[in-house]
Amino acid sequence: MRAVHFGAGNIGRGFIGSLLAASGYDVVFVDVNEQIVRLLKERGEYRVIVAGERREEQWVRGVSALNSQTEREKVIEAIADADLVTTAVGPPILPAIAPLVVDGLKQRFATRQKPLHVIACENMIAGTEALKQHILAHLSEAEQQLASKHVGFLNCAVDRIVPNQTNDDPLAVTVEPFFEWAIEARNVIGTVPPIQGAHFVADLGPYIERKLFTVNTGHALAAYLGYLRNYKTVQEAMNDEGIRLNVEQALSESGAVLVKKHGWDANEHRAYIDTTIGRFMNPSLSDDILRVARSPIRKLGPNDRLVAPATQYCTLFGSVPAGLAKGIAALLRFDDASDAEAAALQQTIAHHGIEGALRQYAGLESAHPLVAAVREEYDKMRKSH
Ligand SMILES: NC(=O)C1=CN([C@@H]2O[C@H](COP(=O)(O)OP(=O)(O)OC[C@H]3O[C@@H](n4cnc5c(N)ncnc54)[C@H](O)[C@@H]3O)[C@@H](O)[C@H]2O)C=CC1
Ligand SMILES: O=P(O)(O)OC[C@H]1O[C@](O)(CO)[C@@H](O)[C@@H]1O
Repeated sequence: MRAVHFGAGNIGRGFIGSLLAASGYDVVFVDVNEQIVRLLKERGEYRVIVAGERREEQWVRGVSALNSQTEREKVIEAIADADLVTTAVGPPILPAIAPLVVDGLKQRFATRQKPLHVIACENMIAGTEALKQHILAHLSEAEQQLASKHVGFLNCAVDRIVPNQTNDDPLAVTVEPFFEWAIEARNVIGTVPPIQGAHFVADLGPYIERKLFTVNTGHALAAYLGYLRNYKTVQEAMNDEGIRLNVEQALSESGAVLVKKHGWDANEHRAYIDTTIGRFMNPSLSDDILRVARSPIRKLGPNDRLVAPATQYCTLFGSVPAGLAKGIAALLRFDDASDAEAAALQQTIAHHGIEGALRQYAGLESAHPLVAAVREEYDKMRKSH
């Protein structure tokens, strides 16, 4: 079995590549980072360091790599022959990799009939569906029909905290022990691809919402509030009792939405929240606040980790979720100069105020009750930070 994986970064090497290799796939990483590509080619293996109460090392073997900029033809050939194409490149990069996948598919349609599954492992709702639309835009009608017969596009939710790496060995990757990979089975063609450690579910909706509106919501709160208090890591921020209580409050709010919407057992969801908070506090990891806070415009999106649970809370309960409103206000204060989206967000706020930014990026009209609550928190933060 062969898997072509786009993005040999933190989650690519530390999670997806490692599970695929353990499942018996020959994993071909595709990346634009020449150093990582060269080292993967030279060594064909790398180390995953699992940082829990005990430190455990695992070797991922039988891997290779290609540079998508300089080895286009080889990538196309690899896709033409693959059983699985996965990605972990970040949502904004999906349109950029689509043309290469398209060329691989075209070559494949001409020579092979076996099914291919495509899984985008990104922090977003319906990430694979988004990639599929970028791909279909480049295919003729006849090719689209072939794709619907032979290519299964599977949405998924991926969960493992893999911080920015500080190991001396550029290939070694430190990860947390916890992981969850839920893949939607509905578009499988033929048999489910064998992936050890992943679980196939009939409906991904509840899984991706649970993950995005708990792990990513809480993480975003910790990062944006931590940034305002000059902490450098999520672990430092979470050890600040005020921030931890804010995170807990926001997760109780998003949790109330999830429990009501999906009819879950409230105690089970509370246990999931507690596990998640424990993961944020893992003393064996050091997770840079700037990594978790990155791309605030994307994170302010109407379907993303803060605004989606907050607006759903307003609708379901008829009141404003104070903890989530605080998280959104803190996001609007995130002005790290090295983050292009933070700079663009601050420009928008300077020209159109936070109401303008909330309208433009979160789709919130000024009359929405959430806007007044965010404004109130934002003004308080402006005075104190
Ligand atoms: N790090 C984490 O804990 C988790 C990350 N994710 C998601 O996984 C995705 C990747 O995140 P990370 O691994 O943290 O980021 P990362 O920055 O460590 O890795 C991204 C990789 O994609 C590569 N890349 C960029 N443009 C490319 C292109 N055109 N073709 C091929 N490769 C390209 C980069 O060189 C880099 O190696 C994101 O969507 C993120 O939300 C999801 C769950 C956990
Ligand atoms: O990868 P994104 O969407 O920029 O957000 C960072 C978040 O993703 C994760 O890396 C994994 O879910 C979390 O550690 C963090 O909440």
